[in-house]
Amino acid sequence: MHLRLGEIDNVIVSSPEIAKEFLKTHDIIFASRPSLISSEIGCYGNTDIAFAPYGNYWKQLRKICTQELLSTPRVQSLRPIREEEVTDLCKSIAHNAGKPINLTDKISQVSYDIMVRACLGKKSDEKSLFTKIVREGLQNVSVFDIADVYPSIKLLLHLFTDLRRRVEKHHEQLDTIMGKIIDDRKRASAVKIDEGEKQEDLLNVLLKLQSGVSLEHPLTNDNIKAVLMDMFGAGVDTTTSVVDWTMAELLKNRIILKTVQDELRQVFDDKGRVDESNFDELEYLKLVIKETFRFHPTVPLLLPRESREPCQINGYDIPAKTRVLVNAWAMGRDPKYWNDAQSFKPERFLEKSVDFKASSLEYIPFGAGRRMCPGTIYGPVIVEFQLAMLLYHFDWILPDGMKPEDLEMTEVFGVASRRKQDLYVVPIVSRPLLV
Ligand code: HEM
Repeated sequence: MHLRLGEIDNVIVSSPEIAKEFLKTHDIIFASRPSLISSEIGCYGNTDIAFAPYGNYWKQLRKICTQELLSTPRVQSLRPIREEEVTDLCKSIAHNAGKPINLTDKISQVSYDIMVRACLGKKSDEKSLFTKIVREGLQNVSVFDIADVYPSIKLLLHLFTDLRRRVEKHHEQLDTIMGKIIDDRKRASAVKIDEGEKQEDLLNVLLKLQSGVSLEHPLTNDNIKAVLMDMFGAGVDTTTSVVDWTMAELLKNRIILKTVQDELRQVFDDKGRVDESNFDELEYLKLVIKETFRFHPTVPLLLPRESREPCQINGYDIPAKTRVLVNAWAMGRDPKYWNDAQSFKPERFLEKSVDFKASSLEYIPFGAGRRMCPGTIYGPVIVEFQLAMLLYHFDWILPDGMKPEDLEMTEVFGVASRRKQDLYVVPIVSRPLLV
């Protein structure tokens, strides 16, 4: 579908066949991103991974991301952080057992805590403030800015809205805190692991690259800040959304909830605790997570692409600078590809083998092609661990006699899709925490 919004041509792709043309066959032409007001300001002039234009600088960052920051060994090395943070979450839930809790808020907070420690090291008041400001700031990114579709008069339009001012204010606050954290770390020696943490955080990895190897594009402090901002921007709301949607679907579908809890308890009852080393045995939980990615894709329109040169797709001329939005949500519910597409049915993946690597274009929760998500190892591990802990240790009931069919499943639009209402639920301890 072609849509002219303001001065910008947009193409919205909703079929896997056409998505293949954009994201596979002609991927190199659509491997750039449009520059948006929020990304220009918040991502240091689009020098992050997610919004950098396609080219050598982006290739360098992407390589650092896949080989250093989000590789399998790195994700493994960050395991103690997620274990400690999710254990703390479960302790606080156990403390409130029998009473309704806002589970959405707790999941969101733990996702931030995991990412702040992974990126910046041990917790501190300064980092709590940083988390608070990032949380507020990400809401601005989700807001549509009219100036993004009228670039020729954006300065004039910004006289009438305060979005730009708000984004700038948040950016300045974050920049100051990150600048101070980087300076402190450099003073304390860039190669020393943050005191109190057993594993190396991502800031340290980036500082070592900055001072050590010779890179085609030497990394400035602002480049490092931009990359770290991506880890928060792309890694926190996404994982929160998946855990939240999964819990909501399980509360609605009690038989699926029981099946997944039976599996977890069968695998972990001998140890009395959840252990990532046994995650290969969690076949049903993996099916449930896959189904959440299909039914509630976290980034429903992926991130926008922009054509770098004119081209022809399916007989249509696509001019340069056309924005492309790929509707992963619609493709995940296309009845041509999915039986009973409007139902939450994890078992469908027993017969249909799909992966997170976009081998089938009707299932692309992490995007496809050159710009696909580099967090396909880290994201699912965080999600799986949180869900395994919440579902192993606790039984869950809806508050105030609420019935599963009353549970509100409306979505709100944002970078990451989320449920309109926070999930309130009553935890009952089933398997006490051993620590
Ligand atoms: C369950 C979790 C996640 C989901 C569903 C998800 C999904 C996505 C999607 C759909 C895109 C756009 C891909 C495209 O345009 O084709 C993306 C991009 C990206 N994601 Fe993720 N993501 C998740 C977790 C993470 C995590 C944990 C990180 C890092 C800590 C991360 C970092 C990024 C980055 C840096 C990009 C931009 C890539 C580029 O433009 O080259 N994501 N993600």
